Amino acid sequence: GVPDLAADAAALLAFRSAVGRSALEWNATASPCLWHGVSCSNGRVSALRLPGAGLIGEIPAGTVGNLTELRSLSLRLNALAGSLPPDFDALKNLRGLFLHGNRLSGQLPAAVFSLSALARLDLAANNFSGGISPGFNNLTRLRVLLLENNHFSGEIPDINLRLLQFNVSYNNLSGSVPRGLSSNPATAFLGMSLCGAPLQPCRNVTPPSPSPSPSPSPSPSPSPPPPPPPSSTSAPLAPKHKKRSKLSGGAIAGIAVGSAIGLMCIIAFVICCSKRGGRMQGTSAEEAASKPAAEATEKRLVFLEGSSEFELEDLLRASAEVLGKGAYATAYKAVMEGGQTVAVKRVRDVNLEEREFRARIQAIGSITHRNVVKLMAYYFSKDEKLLVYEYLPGGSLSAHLHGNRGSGLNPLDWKKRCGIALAAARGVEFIHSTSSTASHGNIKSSNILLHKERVACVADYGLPLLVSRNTMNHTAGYRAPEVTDARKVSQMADVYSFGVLLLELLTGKAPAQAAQNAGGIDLPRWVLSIAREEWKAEVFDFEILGNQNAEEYMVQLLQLALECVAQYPPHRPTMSEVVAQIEKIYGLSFELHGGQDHQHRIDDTEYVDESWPSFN
Ligand SMILES: Nc1ncnc2c1ncn2[C@@H]1O[C@H](COP(=O)(O)OP(=O)(O)OP(=O)(O)O)[C@@H](O)[C@H]1O
Repeated sequence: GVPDLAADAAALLAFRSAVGRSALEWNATASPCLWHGVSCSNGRVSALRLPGAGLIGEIPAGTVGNLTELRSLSLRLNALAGSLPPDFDALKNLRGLFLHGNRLSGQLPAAVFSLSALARLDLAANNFSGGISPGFNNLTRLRVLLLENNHFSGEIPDINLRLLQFNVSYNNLSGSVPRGLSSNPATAFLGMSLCGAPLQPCRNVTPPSPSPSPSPSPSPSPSPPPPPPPSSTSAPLAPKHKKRSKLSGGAIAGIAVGSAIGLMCIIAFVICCSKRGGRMQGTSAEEAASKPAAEATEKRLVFLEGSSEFELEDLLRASAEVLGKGAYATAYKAVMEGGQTVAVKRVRDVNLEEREFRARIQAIGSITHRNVVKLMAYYFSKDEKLLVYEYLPGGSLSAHLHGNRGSGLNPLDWKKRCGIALAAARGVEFIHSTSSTASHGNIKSSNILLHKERVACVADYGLPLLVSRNTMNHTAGYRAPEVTDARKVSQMADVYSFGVLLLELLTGKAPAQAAQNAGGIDLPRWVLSIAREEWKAEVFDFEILGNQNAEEYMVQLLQLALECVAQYPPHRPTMSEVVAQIEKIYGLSFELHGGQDHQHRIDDTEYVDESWPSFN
């Protein structure tokens, strides 16, 4: 009969034993639904997400292919090798397959082209070879196809799908860009001598004509795209009847000053949508992606990979309060009736085309790490851009360090600060690990949010790339000297900002505050101006002093911070080096590991949080 959860558990166990111990962490008595990396829906395994989990070796046949209810499989950034097993064709419900950044090789098996529910396929940065198959046209729901940085060769077949994201850069492809793909940006075809729109016209070559394709709806021209294939899923978040309501001028003013509490931003959102007569509904990324471009202006909340979905109506009915106004957005806390709480950001000054906006959001939303605040969903219309994040209840590091002591926030002792430094460093390191050009761009203490279980998370990843303004002034104090545009921040500039953050943790001074107190010099300069013998008396925040044994390690962390804020970027450590150093300092300072094997033991705290500080 139909495989049950026990069969899913057996498949996961087989997968684990084949690809290494770190693959799945579980409590032997617990249901697989409670294992690390596993999500369930209706009592069956619906998602397996093990990005950066150290998986090594081949994906064994008869393991993941046996998880027949799987909707999302993310094994990004591991060291999986060999070819894809043919039993992938059993994954009939798979919507997202993310194998980016492994060592997988060989031709894509025919099984891939029978995954009829697939909406997002990311096979970038592997060693896949052979021709790109026209079989992709069978995947009529596919909206994201990422094949860059592989060894695919031959000509690109005409692919007549309504792809929102497509990339085949840095393969061994030749010939011309087929018409069905010519509306993609030139950056989708980098690193090869291809020709034809959007690249240089082909010389002495007949322009490509639409080739016969197995697509059920071949398009005679790239623009406008053909109508969508019918959606096979019933809309799980179907709109319910809504009343059009009017927002009073007073309420709008309330939002503007950020003082009024409860439902305002959400009501404004409803009004905005209602005025334009747009249909409102929540939807998953796959479903949103499966609509044609013409419908792209519809009012819809799009959920990203790995996010729990809720009704848009729940969000509309939520009570909301203003959390703060930053350089890019105003942030609200929204508590839904069921108790689920999210942070909603209304982003200002976004001048991106919808397609570009969606592409950048998909990249931001694909980041899933315990120390990075998860982007759950987004909403795009001409006048309104909303980002829905998980809500972190512990407040920002900035509020803890510099907030009013009567606000009920606990002071941060040395252990907590050291744990926050490590967690934040791991979050930034993970962002950097996703690509050689990926950077956060706005590391500062108000973007480090605290959490009971996960200690600290990095917020606002990618926001500088969404806005049209150069928000340089908002990063003053944290900005590396070489940065002239807040939208072009290198990984080394992130390291500089992180160094300032470490100085802030150690001194308890905000960079701007330090600048004022020290006659206009910035925090790194202020620290450097104080003789090393005076550090204990002058530099460290009195709240972390008192434990003489720890002072040696505080000095080590301060030295690391000063390395990070080196003026010349190549003199700064990488984030991986920063993480390794803080792990060492943390382990030695708290004698977690008897001074031995500290790195391994601290890595274990990724899953076991008892040794971490909490914020009750
Ligand atoms: N996901 C979240 N969970 C809990 N609180 C949040 C969340 N996101 C933001 N906040 C709170 O909202 C406040 C405003 O955030 P926002 O990111 O808009 O501005 P900022 O961090 O002060 O400045 P910038 O826009 O330059 O990053 C933050 O200080 C933070 O306390």
